[in-house]
Amino acid sequence: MRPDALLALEDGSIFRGTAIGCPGQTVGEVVFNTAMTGYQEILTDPSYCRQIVTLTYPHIGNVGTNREDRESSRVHASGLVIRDYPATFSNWRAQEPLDAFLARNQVVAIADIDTRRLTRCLREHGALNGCIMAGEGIDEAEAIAQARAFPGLKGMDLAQVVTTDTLYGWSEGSWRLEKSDSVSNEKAPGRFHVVVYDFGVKHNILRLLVDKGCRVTVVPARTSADEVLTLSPDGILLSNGPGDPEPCDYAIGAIRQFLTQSIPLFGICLGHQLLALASGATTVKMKFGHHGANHPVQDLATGEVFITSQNHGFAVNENTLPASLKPTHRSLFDGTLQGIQHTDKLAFSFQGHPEASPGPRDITPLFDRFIALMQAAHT
Ligand SMILES: NC(=O)CC[C@H](N)C(=O)O
Repeated sequence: MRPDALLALEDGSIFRGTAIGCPGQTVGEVVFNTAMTGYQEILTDPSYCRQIVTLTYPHIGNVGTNREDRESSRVHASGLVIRDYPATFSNWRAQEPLDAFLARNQVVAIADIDTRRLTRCLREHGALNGCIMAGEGIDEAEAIAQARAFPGLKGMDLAQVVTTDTLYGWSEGSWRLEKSDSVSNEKAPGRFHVVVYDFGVKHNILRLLVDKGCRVTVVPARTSADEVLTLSPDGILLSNGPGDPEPCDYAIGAIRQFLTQSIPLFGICLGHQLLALASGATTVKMKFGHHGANHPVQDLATGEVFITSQNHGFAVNENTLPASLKPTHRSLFDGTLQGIQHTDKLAFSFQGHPEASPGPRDITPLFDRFIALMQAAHT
């Protein structure tokens, strides 16, 4: 028998279930993710810092966990909420069951709750803060009070919290690389030097850059533009990351400086929002955001639709785009802006996740576009 656990939301809703991770309590913004696979990638994605994730797919844990599927060196989600934890797990790559993985990473998690009811609650009310209590001494009133005490993600700069302390080089390519993939593994490694701003970077972004023949240097979020320029990058990648983009003034300032040079810039998710802010647009907090692996996004130039992986709670307000920024992609779920491109600079960005992990790889060719920009900058 697993110990009791409960999830309380700031609106007073209570969900009772059983504990599957570490005993204790945790608070955060509760978000639902609709992906059917990829729970380990989701838990280790730094963009989930201070968020409690509930997965709408009902059976979570079936394939265990392994060393390859993590997107960073540790779990960043503040907690996990699921419907059914299976009695056993099975996969040729599995090394550890999910409950042991959660306990080892000190993640408070709850199973056996009605995740449909919870998801409907979040869809109706929008993002809600919550508290999970697991094991000894759980107390409904205290859990509601803890949920209400969480200040929410608006105004929270979390890129600084999850970023690397020091600069490092990255040389690992994608282990998932298949012969049919159109990546340029044969090209000389190090053809382009890409400096990646780590606002909470996922490993698969770094792996895909290596697959494309790039030499990769990762720098802390607060690295100044001048310091980055001394590294002589051929291109700069602005990574994904947690929290509100608006308070990240150090990054916005650095990007403004890069925009005065003719250096290729590629922003992903938080990086996309930061590029927009640096260019004069504004961002907004969405009602419940996009978290899933099957979101249709349209390329506005070609009409082509891509099925994409998404994980964001803020968005760039399309009405505020300056004349120098052209919208390139839009979500077919809610019409929100998904991509932008500078009309007179070598800079573009995407709100979803071209690196997938988890999710479909439809939009991975955006990495080729970045390579093409670096090529163009050289000629
Ligand atoms: N995955 C991301 O980079 C998320 C960006 C930002 N924290 C948001 O929630 O919108």
